[in-house]
Amino acid sequence: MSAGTPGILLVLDGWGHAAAGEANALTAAATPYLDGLLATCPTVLADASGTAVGLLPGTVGNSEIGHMVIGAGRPIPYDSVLVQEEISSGRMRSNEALTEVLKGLAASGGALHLIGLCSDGMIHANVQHLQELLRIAAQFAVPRVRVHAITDGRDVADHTAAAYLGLVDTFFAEAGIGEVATVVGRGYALDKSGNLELTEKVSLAIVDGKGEAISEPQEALELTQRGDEWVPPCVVTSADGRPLGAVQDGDAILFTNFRSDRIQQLADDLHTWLAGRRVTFLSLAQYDTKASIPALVHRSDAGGGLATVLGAQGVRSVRIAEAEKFEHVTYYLNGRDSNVVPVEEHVRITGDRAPDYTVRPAMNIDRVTEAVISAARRDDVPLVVANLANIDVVGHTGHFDATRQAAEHTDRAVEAICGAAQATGRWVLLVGDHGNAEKMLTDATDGDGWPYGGHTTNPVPAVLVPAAGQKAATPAGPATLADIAPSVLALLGLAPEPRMTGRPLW
Ligand SMILES: O=C(O)[C@H](O)COP(=O)(O)O
Ligand SMILES: [Mn+2]
Ligand SMILES: [Mn+2]
Repeated sequence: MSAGTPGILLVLDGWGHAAAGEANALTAAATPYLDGLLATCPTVLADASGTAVGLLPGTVGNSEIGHMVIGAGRPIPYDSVLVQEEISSGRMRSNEALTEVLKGLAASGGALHLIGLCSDGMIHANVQHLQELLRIAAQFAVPRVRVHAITDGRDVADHTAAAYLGLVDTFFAEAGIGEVATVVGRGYALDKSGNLELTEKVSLAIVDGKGEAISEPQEALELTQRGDEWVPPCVVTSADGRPLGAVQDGDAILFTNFRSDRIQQLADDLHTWLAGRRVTFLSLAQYDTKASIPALVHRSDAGGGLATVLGAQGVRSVRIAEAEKFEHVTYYLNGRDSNVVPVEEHVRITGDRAPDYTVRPAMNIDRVTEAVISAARRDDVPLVVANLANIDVVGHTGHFDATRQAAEHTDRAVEAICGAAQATGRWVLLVGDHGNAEKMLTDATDGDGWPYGGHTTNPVPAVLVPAAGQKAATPAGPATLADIAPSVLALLGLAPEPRMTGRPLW
């Protein structure tokens, strides 16, 4: 192993690879600098979805698993997979935490409230899990199950919420139990920016039955001006105007999202609202809530990765990202470990927030770029890790032209960062964490596809821009995100952790 060269690991969030076409906002963008790098630098396409990273076969990648695997250097069995195994094997039926609560409800006459994202986007939740949970509730003779349905339109195509609510109805019919009590869009229910005004509206609907009164769940979908994501908090009421499913003492709440980051603000808020009341809380997978909520399924250990080696060797790294992706280059990249080693520095870029990302596709990329360049100029920092969020965050709007512009801003930022890297003797390793902006339309079955802002199963480019005078060949053979940590370590002249299964690409 050579002496090692300092570098920059630059994650281009949502930077997937697909052939040019009318759905591809990345190839439609004028990105001369990135095009030049892809044509002249050692490049490989890395698998960032499905089993290669620890997801179920064919499942789209996401920012959490993407950054965890980039950091861990091995696939990490993700929460969705662990939950799925419990359900498919039938083990969920004898899950101790669940069955204890269900027996209690059967004895006391309390209701079970299921709160979660109602789609099969497989990033935060899978609506199919409700089917088994309803069957189990029926088996334990729970008197009532109330579903608080969060509509999606972000991980799946917009205007699909009606179909998912219809599917939930078939689960009710099959299990012989269950009713939808509230309906609300994920824009309100899954805010993670700390905007408690949004969250409290949802808590108010769930706890007190206050919101837009509807008599059928599907009526909620007529009340949104901005698609499934922004369905206002709606409460199903009976003929006498009383809410069907407000939470009562003696009830239990089970959150059905398997991913924590977006449901945890609501979970904490509900926990605070219901403090002192006799309500039991459970979550399908383990959450990072302030409140301690027992989980039905525990998460995988994602430690023993890049951060472990850097910490043990005393190698300083600076982690830089906009607020939207800050946890990704810190907590998730470090294997969901919130203990920061002393040689690690964090720079969280905040700035003006546009109410709608299509209005300002540049986001705060200039500030991220400045922070990366100033860290790159420091001799005491062998590794800078940064995330450029624009392609993914703007891509999620499903707005083709804004996403094209996001890619153009990213191109200019990468040029500036690579310029600074050349001047400071650093390599730059560019990699996507999952696909997004290379597919902005759903697959067309007849006629044109619909706008699509979700992630994809496409591979992501991994490109090494060598330091001045550094030699690097194009890697042969297949690659995955698990190869990134061993590559970074090899470039820094460090040995991989024994648990890493990826291989150095350079
Ligand atoms: O939470 C979100 O914004 C999307 O559902 C998934 O996007 P992420 O995995 O990039 O955070
Ligand atoms: Mn991402
Ligand atoms: Mn995303």
